[in-house]
Amino acid sequence: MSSNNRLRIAIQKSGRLSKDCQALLKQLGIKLNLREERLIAHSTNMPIDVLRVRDDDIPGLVMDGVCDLGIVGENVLVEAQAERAKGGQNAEVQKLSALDFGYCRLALAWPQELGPQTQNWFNGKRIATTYPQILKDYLRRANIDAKVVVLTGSVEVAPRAGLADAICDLVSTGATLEANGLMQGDTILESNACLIQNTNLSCPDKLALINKLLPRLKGVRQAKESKYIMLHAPKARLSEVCQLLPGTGQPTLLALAGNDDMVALHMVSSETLFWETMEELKTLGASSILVMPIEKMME
Ligand SMILES: Nc1ncnc2c1ncn2[C@@H]1O[C@H](COP(=O)(O)OP(=O)(O)OP(=O)(O)O)[C@@H](O)[C@H]1O
Ligand SMILES: O=P(O)(O)OC[C@H]1O[C@H](OP(=O)(O)OP(=O)(O)O)[C@H](O)[C@@H]1O
Ligand SMILES: [Mg+2]
Repeated sequence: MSSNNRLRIAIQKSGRLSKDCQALLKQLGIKLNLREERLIAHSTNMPIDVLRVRDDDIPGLVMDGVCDLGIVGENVLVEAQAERAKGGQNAEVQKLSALDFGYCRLALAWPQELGPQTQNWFNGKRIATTYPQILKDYLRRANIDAKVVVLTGSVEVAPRAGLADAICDLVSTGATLEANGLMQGDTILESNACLIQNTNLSCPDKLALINKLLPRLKGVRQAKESKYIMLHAPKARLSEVCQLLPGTGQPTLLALAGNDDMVALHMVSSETLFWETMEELKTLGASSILVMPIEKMME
């Protein structure tokens, strides 16, 4: 691959998704020379360049083919797609995978002192948001006639500042709403970070590299969800012990030196073992129960 033929991946420079994006690229085996102030980071072991930009710019960079891949919140992606479609611009991207970070929801909220409200209350009201297209789409579908006020930051202070009657903003723990005396209403969109690809990408080398990275991504996700379980179990209760273990894989059984009544059991489980299950295993006579994290997996 020539130097101008390197796979370009856009990620958020600094914000909620940056650390997770960098960690993910590292887990995929992409070594990066990241310097705080640099826009582009070149990989030292793969033909990959990482562009670090504002998250709002990522969908457009991928749609226009400036970058081949991007990691962005679905909230930003859906808003950008609606905005570009409205302007008659190309709004297509291929969504390769949802990622397990950046979970948040776009929800309506209003001053707590007003108490619970129905959808009808929003008629004639002003709603502040950074996501006007998603909000307008929701209002249209819900048949609500409200005015949308666009703010690019500090949306949560809009009602107190007299700029709006309600807001439509991102919520994760709810702490920001609480700190600003706001009550949460309907969720308009649930969002995770996701990996997107330019739909017109045709360079065989780049496509081959993506096809190498995708199984790694799957492996990283599976590894996070899986555990390696080791325990000693009485031979006589083996089938009952196995029934308690999550996952469908066959366990490995090993003899224990100097003990004919017990065997060592090893298995990869698709989920963790809860304390309750460990206590039940103990009741069946199992001992030395270990639940260990897995770093990487390949089937
Ligand atoms: N509280 C949260 N918890 C988890 N994920 C969140 C949270 N808030 C936002 N996100 C997700 O992270 C993305 C980036 O959030 P952030 O607040 O860093 O954006 P920003 O201020 O617009 O950054 P930028 O400077 O890149 O434009 C959001 O678009 C959303 O997908
Ligand atoms: O429900 P919570 O857990 O409080 O999270 C929600 C807040 O998180 C995000 O802002 P962020 O903290 O990233 O700062 P920003 O608004 O300056 O981007 C979002 O815009 C909300 O304000
Ligand atoms: Mg932004």
